[in-house]
Amino acid sequence: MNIFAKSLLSKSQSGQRMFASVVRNKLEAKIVEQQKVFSAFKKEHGNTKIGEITVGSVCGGMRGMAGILYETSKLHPIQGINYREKDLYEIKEQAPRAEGGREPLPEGVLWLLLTGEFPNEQELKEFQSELYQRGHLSKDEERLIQAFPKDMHPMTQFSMGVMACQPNSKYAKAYRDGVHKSKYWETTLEDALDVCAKVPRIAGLVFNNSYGHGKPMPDQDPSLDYSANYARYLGIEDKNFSELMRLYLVLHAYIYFIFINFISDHEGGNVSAHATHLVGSTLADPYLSFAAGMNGLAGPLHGLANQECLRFLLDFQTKYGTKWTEHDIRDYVRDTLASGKVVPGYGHAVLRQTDPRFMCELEFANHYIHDDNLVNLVKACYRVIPDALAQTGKVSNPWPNVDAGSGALLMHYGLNQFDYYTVLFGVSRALGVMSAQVWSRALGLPIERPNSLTLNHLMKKVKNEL
Ligand SMILES: CC(=O)SCCNC(=O)CCNC(=O)[C@H](O)C(C)(C)COP(=O)(O)OP(=O)(O)OC[C@H]1O[C@@H](n2cnc3c(N)ncnc32)[C@H](O)[C@@H]1OP(=O)(O)O
Ligand SMILES: O=C([O-])CC(=O)C(=O)O
Repeated sequence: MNIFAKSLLSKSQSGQRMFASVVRNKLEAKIVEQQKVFSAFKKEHGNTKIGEITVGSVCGGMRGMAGILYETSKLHPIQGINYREKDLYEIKEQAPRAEGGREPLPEGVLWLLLTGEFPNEQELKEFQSELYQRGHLSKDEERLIQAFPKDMHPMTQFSMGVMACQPNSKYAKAYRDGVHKSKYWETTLEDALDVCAKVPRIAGLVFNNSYGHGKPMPDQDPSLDYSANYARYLGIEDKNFSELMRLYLVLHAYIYFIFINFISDHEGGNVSAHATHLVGSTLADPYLSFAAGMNGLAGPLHGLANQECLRFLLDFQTKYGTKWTEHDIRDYVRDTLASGKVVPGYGHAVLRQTDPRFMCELEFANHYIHDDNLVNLVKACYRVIPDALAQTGKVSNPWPNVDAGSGALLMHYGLNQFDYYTVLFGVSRALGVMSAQVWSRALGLPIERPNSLTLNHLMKKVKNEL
């Protein structure tokens, strides 16, 4: 593939350098249509009830409460995630792929999340070229990221790296210049595409900073696509690893989608999407919003669980060696629970079945990886842990989530710096949450501001005293 780009740069009326985005026209027509649908629907059904709020929801992290309008994906408790009404298997089957590759291209998935359709061949080619151009960081931005302390957690560096690029927000400038609110989505799209294009480079710089031992950072290679360039920044040129990265980015957006492709989006209620959405609702620009989402992703019950999960597996191997048995796994889980810790990679706030993203990881492993003790341990855990968790009688969903398998796959390909894994997730998640932000501004969604209650108020409400 040759994605040498013709220059897409032009100047906007306000003098900013803007791209004539390939996806913009397609999106504009859809936005105009959806704005009409949305406004008529709101008018007709503004007072229609769709559920009830219980004390359990208020005290239980709003579990089960639908309260966010989020356009790009929807999670089903049993079937898992749908991007624009397509499940992961349909995405895997229908998405454009690299020549000779099996996994979806993140660029195609990003286009799907934004527009609801996959790009045709020509659109994809131009979009890849556009993202390539948008993916450059200035020397100052690169220098700033390279100056972060090497022992700072990679997720802290990643979030700060995104913030280092924020002064170039086109949305923030347009807002300062007084742009009309009906046009917010246009510069939000500009920034959203810039963020998606830049995050592999930011994440690559973080990797190089933390683990590069002073090696020079490779430049973007115009002959490579999004995932392959990212894999190159990580110093991994194995062809199958680029395949894995593609998959990961689409899942965590996700590799991370399965990896790149399937972790990209997981409806709007998960912490990273919701934090991005919440901050965006103040009309903060996409860089500020995305960094907020990444700070949420860095929590151990959310994105950091993949690093925690690998630690769990490696600690197990330290204790039991490589000749472990399923009985050892049962004991280890029992000890983990008894010490008041969660078993990372298992459970979910919405899913009530094995996460299909985990199934994609398993399929990937079955196809590409043979005789890897750690991967075999992941498979054995899947046979043992759900029962062990179910026996506690309190875990709503004892099945594995996406984080249960990702670390072992990455480790297999030599990416053993597991403090870094959540950064991969973040690269992937950009595709989903940034696409959603374009739609939030296009639909003119208001600032989020739910009510809160003190325990005293809640008790009075239950007694009808308030
Ligand atoms: C990409 C992602 O973010 S996927 C999720 C990644 N996170 C993890 O894998 C961490 C391990 N899992 C968990 O902590 C939880 O299952 C969560 C955070 C994902 C979901 O939380 P909830 O919706 O509150 O789960 P649930 O309703 O099952 O919780 C009920 C009880 O079971 C416990 N529980 C749930 N999952 C687990 C687990 N994997 N190991 C041990 N206990 C668990 C909860 O801690 C809670 O205990 P408590 O009543 O003593 O406080
Ligand atoms: O949906 C959730 O709460 C967590 C999750 O799996 C994700 O964000 O990918």
